Amino acid sequence: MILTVTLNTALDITYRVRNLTPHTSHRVTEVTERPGGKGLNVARVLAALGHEATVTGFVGGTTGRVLREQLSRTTGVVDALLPIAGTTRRTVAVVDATGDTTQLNEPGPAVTPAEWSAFQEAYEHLLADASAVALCGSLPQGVPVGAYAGLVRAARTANVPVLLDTSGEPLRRGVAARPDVVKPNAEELAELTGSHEPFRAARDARRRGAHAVVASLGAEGQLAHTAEGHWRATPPRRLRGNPTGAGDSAVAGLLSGLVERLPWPERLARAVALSAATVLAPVAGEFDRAVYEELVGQVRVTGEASAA
Ligand SMILES: O=P(O)(O)OC[C@@]1(O)O[C@H](CO)[C@@H](O)[C@@H]1O
Repeated sequence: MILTVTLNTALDITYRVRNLTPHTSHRVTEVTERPGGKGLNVARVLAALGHEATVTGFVGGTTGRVLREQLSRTTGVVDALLPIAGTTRRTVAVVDATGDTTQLNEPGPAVTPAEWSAFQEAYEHLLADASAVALCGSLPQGVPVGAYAGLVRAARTANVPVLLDTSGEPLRRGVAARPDVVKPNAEELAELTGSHEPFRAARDARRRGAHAVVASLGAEGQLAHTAEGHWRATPPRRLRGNPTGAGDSAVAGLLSGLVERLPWPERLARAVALSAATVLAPVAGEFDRAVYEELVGQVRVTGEASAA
């Protein structure tokens, strides 16, 4: 199975409104509620691609109960979440008629030292059955800032390829622990390296420890800097919609491509097509399959393999 870690799970609420105007009140035209947090979205997309996915992280309180109940109805995703005393957060995405999205993310529960050590033990057991692992999203309060660095090291010790998708100081420390892949967006990459030129910044992130860097460049696609070469993948057309979860679908594309041993250009094409197809789906963790299948063969990948 492919393991995804979401330490700060969330019940994702999506509100549709006609227009979003700050400092005014709004009538919501549609509400959806889904189990969320980045790794849960990654797992749903992996399952839809035919991979067995197991999710772990923390869950608790009333929102946690709703999240688990909905997750149990998701085919292909195994729930290995750890119950805690705190309450799982909610996130709210407000989507207007043009698809523009405003995101409000609660900070999440406080995790106790005992809960954090129980998680680390459970994670090491799960790694024994994993073909790859993704570490995704923000950290809840109480989890140390170097948490991902430790989880990367444990995956490397267990010989399980590890992808890291986070930001800020947890990303900086995680990169230094030498993950197989990091997937920052352009802003996160610039914050990590100080460079606003994505290719140079990706090269710098590799020097800091990541074996491969895949930077998402929004509607412009993705860029990969790896030991095997460097490539740029561009979608055939710009799609407008709700971008929440597009990065998570890219992670699912990269991870599935890794375990299927696809060459990098094919992995990137899959990741870019899945991201684009997610923008057209109403909520994170879902994608429009017909659009994905149409786009995957049309993604333009340029670049070159390194000399052997
Ligand atoms: O606060 P984080 O952990 O960085 O991100 C959480 C989140 O906004 O990311 C997903 C979309 O990528 C949503 O499902 C989720 O609620």
